[in-house]
Amino acid sequence: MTKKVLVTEKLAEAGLSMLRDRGIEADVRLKMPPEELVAAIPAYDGLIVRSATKVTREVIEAGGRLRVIGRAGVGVDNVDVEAATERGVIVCNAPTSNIVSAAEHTMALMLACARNVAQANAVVHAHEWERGRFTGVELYEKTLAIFGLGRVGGLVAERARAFGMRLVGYDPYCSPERAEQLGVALFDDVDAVVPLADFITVHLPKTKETIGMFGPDQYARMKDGVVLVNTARGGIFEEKSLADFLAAGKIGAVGIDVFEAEPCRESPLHEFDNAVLTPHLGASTREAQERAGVQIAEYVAAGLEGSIVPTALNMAPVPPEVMDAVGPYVPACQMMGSMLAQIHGEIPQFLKLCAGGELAGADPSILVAGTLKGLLSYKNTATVTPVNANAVAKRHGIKVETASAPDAGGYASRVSIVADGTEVACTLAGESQAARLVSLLGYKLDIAPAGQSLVFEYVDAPGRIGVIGTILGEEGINITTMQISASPEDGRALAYVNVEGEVTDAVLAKLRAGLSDLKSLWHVRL
Ligand SMILES: NC(=O)C1=CN([C@@H]2O[C@H](COP(=O)(O)OP(=O)(O)OC[C@H]3O[C@@H](n4cnc5c(N)ncnc54)[C@H](O)[C@@H]3O)[C@@H](O)[C@H]2O)C=CC1
Ligand SMILES: O=C(O)CCC(=O)C(=O)O
Repeated sequence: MTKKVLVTEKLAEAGLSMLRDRGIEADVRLKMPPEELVAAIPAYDGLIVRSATKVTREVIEAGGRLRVIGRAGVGVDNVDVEAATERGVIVCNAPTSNIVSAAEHTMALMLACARNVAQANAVVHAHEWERGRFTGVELYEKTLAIFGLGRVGGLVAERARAFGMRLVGYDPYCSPERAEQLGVALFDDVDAVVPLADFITVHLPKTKETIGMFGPDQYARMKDGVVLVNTARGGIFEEKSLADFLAAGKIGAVGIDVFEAEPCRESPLHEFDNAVLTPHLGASTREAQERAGVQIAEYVAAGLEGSIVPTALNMAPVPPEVMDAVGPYVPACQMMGSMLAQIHGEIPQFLKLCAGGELAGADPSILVAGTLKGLLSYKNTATVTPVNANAVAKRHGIKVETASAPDAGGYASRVSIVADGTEVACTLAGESQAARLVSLLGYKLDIAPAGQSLVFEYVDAPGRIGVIGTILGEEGINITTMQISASPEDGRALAYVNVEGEVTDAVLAKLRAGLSDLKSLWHVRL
């Protein structure tokens, strides 16, 4: 089935073309009200947004087919990442696409505030000529405090240094080496930095810690006439008290690109000439939008194609060498998971996966995810992807253990899985790397499982296979391939029979009645 991606905000044409070139249908539907998005999402495998679309739990839960949510930019605070993770939906972003634009917009706001650009512009447009009111200050030799020394904060530091500013900063996750490299004197206390600065800029994510990080207590400690800039997220500077401190003249000017509520048509900041306000334009350059569109299209397509998504935020990216080694075994593990679900009959409490031979030592996590997907999807109880495999296993009370062994039972590589004592193992064979079943319930086999199989375990004696063949023949069921494996120690045997035709309950009952000493018969559909 053709994969479909819904794009709810303006995306660069190059990004849309890339999706379409990869056979993915891309529907652009701008300005969708929330209820329309909930109604539309069930038809889509992917969703691409910028910052305006709220991807809520309700949207994610309505998206039964949804596999990837792509954010064409940095911040994912408009996406319920927790809900996506629970549903196995990858959330990814384009984290480097717009950082230069955001850093340049920061400098634009800082300079506009320092030199009264917006106010002077308004006066000249009003056909007036006034200079005295607009005397500004230089950035040169002023102290800039940077909160958040990540990608944008780092670029702002570089640019501010070029203006001859002194740099101080706060970011508990920034190493002293990086701070030194950026030329920033690092502090470990917000309140220690605040009184030092002539200019303050924030480059923080929106989190419980950062929202309201600056309020009346911090504003009161700042230097008189300080300039504050926010191109990160609204609410880091608490807006209402910010307006009070602007009104009191304590804060000299503010440059604000992001607001507590967006779109922002009503803010206490509107009444101040010395508040330079832009409508979330930090990433709005041709270059950033081109990059964001192309990058996110690439990552969303990769997610839908089952490839690595390097910027996935809710799963560790699988390195190419791991993918090369274990990736081909994922469909085999999914098949074995489904087989175990049908043979074991219940969701197991304990699952052990062992990667052998050339796979020994490779990270088995995507194999576990594949197995769980087969195991649980057969029971139709959950959507499992590498994103939520661990969480799903935990929710179902399945304890998962992994191991590796240098020996692969004579094969170059092999994966064996045991679910509460029920064992199955596969290798890959031929150019197509098709799965071959090499062990089931402890019986050695070598057979490619077909879409439909009958698995018989019986007391070994002459004539058993004849009975199976006769009954299936009478019922118009064709045997395509079969393998028999005997266990001399306990006198039992297992026959794995790939079949074509309709295997009804009546056929199964006839087989059970016709085969004396039958221990078990399973009808496996893969
Ligand atoms: N206005 C716009 O259009 C744009 C806004 N942004 C926003 O800018 C912000 C920064 O983006 P990036 O630099 O790319 O993010 P980043 O993740 O590279 O950097 C964030 C930094 O904040 C630090 N941090 C996190 N929690 C902190 C805390 N409680 N206290 C102090 N530091 C903390 C982290 O250690 C990290 O170094 C984000 O909110 C992003 O969404 C980014 C691009 C465009
Ligand atoms: O997509 C946009 O215009 C907003 C960019 C932004 O805020 C971000 O990337 O975090």
